[in-house]
Amino acid sequence: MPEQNPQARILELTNRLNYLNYQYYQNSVSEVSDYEFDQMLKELQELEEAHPQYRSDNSPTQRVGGTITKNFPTVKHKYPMLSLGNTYSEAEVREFDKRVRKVTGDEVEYVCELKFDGVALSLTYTNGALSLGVTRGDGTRGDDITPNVRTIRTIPLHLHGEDVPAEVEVRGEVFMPFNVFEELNKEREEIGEALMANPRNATSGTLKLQDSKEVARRRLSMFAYGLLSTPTLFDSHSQSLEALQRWGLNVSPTWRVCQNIDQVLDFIHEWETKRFELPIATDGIVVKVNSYAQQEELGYTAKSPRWAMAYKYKAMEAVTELLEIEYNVGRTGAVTPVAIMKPVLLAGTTVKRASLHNANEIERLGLMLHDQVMVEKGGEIIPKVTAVKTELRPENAEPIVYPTTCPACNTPLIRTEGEANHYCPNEKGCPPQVKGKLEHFISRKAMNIMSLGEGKIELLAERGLVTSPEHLYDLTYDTLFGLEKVYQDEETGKTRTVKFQKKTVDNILSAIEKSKEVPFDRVLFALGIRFVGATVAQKLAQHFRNIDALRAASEEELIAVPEIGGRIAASVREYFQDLAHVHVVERLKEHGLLLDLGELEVVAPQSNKLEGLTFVVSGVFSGYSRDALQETIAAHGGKVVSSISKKLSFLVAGDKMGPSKLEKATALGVKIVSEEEFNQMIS
Ligand SMILES: NC(=O)c1ccc[n+]([C@@H]2O[C@H](COP(=O)([O-])OP(=O)(O)OC[C@H]3O[C@@H](n4cnc5c(N)ncnc54)[C@H](O)[C@@H]3O)[C@@H](O)[C@H]2O)c1
Ligand SMILES: [Zn+2]
Repeated sequence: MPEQNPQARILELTNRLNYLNYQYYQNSVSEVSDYEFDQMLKELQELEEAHPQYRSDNSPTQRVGGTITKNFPTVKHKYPMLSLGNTYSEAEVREFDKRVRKVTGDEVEYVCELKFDGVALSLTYTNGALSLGVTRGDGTRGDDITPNVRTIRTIPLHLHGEDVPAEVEVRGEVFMPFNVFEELNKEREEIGEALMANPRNATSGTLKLQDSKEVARRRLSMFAYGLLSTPTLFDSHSQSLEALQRWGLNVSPTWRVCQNIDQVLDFIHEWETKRFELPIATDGIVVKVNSYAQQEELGYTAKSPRWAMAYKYKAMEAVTELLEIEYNVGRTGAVTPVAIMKPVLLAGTTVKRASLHNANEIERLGLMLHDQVMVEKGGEIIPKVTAVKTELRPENAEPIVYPTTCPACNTPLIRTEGEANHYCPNEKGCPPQVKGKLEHFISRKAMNIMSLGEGKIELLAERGLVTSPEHLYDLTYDTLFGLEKVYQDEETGKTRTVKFQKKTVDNILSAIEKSKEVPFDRVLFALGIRFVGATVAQKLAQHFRNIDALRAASEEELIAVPEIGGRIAASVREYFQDLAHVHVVERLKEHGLLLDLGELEVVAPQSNKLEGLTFVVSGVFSGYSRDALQETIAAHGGKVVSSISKKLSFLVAGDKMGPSKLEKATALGVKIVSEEEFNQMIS
């Protein structure tokens, strides 16, 4: 890098780091690796020390990187929530020890803890009961996210013990375990949603959700690592950790008291690889001076305590050759590129495949075939390509030509504006999509016909016996019995036989029969409409109550449902505009699948003012939820139907009613009443 004028470089780094902080804390996005971020911060720190006159007031070296949001009440912290000084070098850990001993003298104990890679949280317990949960925010003020915090199971709502003080603050790290992270991402992939990049960003995004029920579903957890109270209750940090554990908080048992810096370094070495056995992400070790009296003597900088330091492990990386790109087609037709590399040893396992997410990622990396690439393993199962070693680019490097047609069926791919993925539109004829959709339909959370798993549904699809869900319900004993296929694993050469014997066939047929009892929301989820995951399906089912009402809903009406956005609405509309889908739904209905929620709950009859009248309800209402309005009609003796016909007595029209409905009702001469007029009818 050419020698740059320090003032300009300071300004450049300040702006860049402030921007990256904003992305990281506000949007839960990492544009560069933590290591790169920390190297830039270090460079800035050193430049500012050499040229203090150029340091800006908003320098990221002087402040905690986060911010508060407008979505939650703001709370001022009783004790500021600071950051930690960090290093990637053992020599600097020894220097830290020297600085400490200069102040405290040689009698100093350290506590080593794992540095959990999540989001810091402050909890206040008043008379033993959880009263407040706040994010770090800008260090001085944070977001009050108490309702979300209450859903985290490892955070007790009450503390237990004789010595729990009247008010105490607990600090801890909220995180998302790997298995939860992977499960959620799998769900997202299935419904065509963008994947979450890592468990830390997923945690931070989850804590900021407005819907606590969704937070609860994401199964976050927390480890407690700090205790604050006035007056202080104990003499040392280790005593506080013991107390936290006694009172019922979740303290990771991995902490250790060390008598000197060599023992600290032993701890660091010990966990360097052992940390990969843990079910959660960690990115280093936190070293803290144990005695509170000594901590006080050491004090704080503007941004972090002088009595603690984080040693961070560099991510496990390796350099290897990119051999080719494989393009996988998923259930929704989304095409995802996977890097196939020359096998290389990384964090104890041989790696040869790495995720590349989408075409943008290939472009961002500037990747070419036969490049030497850097692969990183952060603890997630599938490693990532993080950079290209352009200086090692071989002569035979070839540009990557992203396919324009589907690798499985040759149909030209499409890419919707604003979306990262390419899609194969050949939904009905593209083998991986057909197979993927069927697998989704029979999956546990959908129709739960798991006796067709493990290659059986694949075989039925291949033989052309089942290529769409409704075909399942035409299967008979005679068609299934005796089917057989031997599969061979391409890599290991091992063979596996899929065979339909009597018992298997009986199980399959009874599971198919039983699936007719699966409730409407799960059937809706099973249909595999893009962006309609299990939760969205539940919301739609509750709101519209039956498939015909959902099918008839306009985009405006869909968006009016709480938590249904434009993207989901458009996808639902698109699904039902395809007559082939309508046909599938009709056939499933004929086979007796539950495509409605059944009768409305019977509300005590209130009058017979609406007796003999039929109603269609459409749009959004100010005084009723849609369910409540339908129940009210029933309670007054009226009948709610789903489609507009000549015989219909009234269309009750709310806001945002679809124009097509209005048109149809007008054309057929159906009476249209407003919410107000309806209220007059029953008053
Ligand atoms: N990649 C990016 O774009 C980007 C952007 C901004 C920040 N970052 C990363 O975030 C870091 C700055 O974040 P930070 O200020 O939260 O610092 P930090 O994450 O390095 O350290 C402080 C935090 O560690 C956590 N922690 C985990 N275990 C702990 C334990 N046992 N004891 C005490 N604390 C524990 C706490 O949440 C605490 O707030 C940067 O150094 C960088 O690595 C990355
Ligand atoms: Zn295809």
